[in-house]
Amino acid sequence: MATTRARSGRSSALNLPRTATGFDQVLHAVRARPPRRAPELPGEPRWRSEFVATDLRGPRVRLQEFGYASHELGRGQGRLDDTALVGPVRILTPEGLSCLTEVCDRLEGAAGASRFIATRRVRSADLMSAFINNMIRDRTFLLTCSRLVGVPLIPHPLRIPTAQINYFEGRGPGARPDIVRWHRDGMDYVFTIQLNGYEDYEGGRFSYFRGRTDEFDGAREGDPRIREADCGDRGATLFLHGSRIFHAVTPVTRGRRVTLVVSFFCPYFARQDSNTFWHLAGDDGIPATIPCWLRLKWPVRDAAMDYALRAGSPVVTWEDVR
Ligand SMILES: O=C(O)CCC(=O)C(=O)O
Ligand SMILES: [Fe+2]
Repeated sequence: MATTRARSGRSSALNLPRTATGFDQVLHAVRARPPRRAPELPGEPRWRSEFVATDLRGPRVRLQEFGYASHELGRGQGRLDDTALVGPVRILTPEGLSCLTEVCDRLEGAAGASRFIATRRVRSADLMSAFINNMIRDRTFLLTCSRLVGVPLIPHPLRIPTAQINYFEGRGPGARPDIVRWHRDGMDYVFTIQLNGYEDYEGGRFSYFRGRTDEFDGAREGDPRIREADCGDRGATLFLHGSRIFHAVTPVTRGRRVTLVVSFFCPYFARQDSNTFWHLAGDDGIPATIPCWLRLKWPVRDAAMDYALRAGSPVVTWEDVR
């Protein structure tokens, strides 16, 4: 199957395979198994709003610096939806981070293998953990994320991809390594929280292409647009406009790396949502994707209110971001 492009002679990050598109993506959808669902975790730590760090500020890069023109971007209430990348920042306090790490470690038994994007992951982690559910639907957490990006954000109403935990284990030479293929997300607004630091593993570098997605095919070894995000600290949290930026994670060759990837949705930009049915189905299979797709595409009257209801989220409006 042509999921891997020959990239001989290219740098190690560029040598990573790329996620299937077109007909290969449909094949993935037909073969994909529905996500596993573990029973809820008894006795997990309790989420508290105080776990959200206050006064966050991080370096912000705009999509124009990736080569996008302003007229290609969304606009609402006089604001341009042009945030490409923010951070890394520390969105959780040390106590919050250690509780989240405990929860994600305990969910590892529910992880399923996939050849689509991330090799070992738990989908819909918020349906298995009250901690994660309450965290991503906490108004303080949502307002913090919204203000970092500059648009109102709620958890993505698709539900299955909304909270994903990726697991990487260095298994030594010869074993198939855990990676994330070069891909762009179906999602527009994506936060990745690192639950380990470089002291815990080797490899596992978060790489991205600082250019337009339609320029990625032209990248060659040594291309200065292939960058590594500075995600080496435990708790480092990176925002990426996932659908407009190619990114990947290099193989973990030793130790353990775990990340929580949370996908958000701007109810006011619902029409511009970048997800496609086949991208979602490539991960979760067709039957599991249909109800999610309806929840996203069913018409709404009041965007902020109706999507908050579908996402099981508090309402976040433009007023809240100001
Ligand atoms: O695990 C990471 O650091 C990134 C994962 C990612 O890009 C994804 O799951 O879409
Ligand atoms: Fe991604």
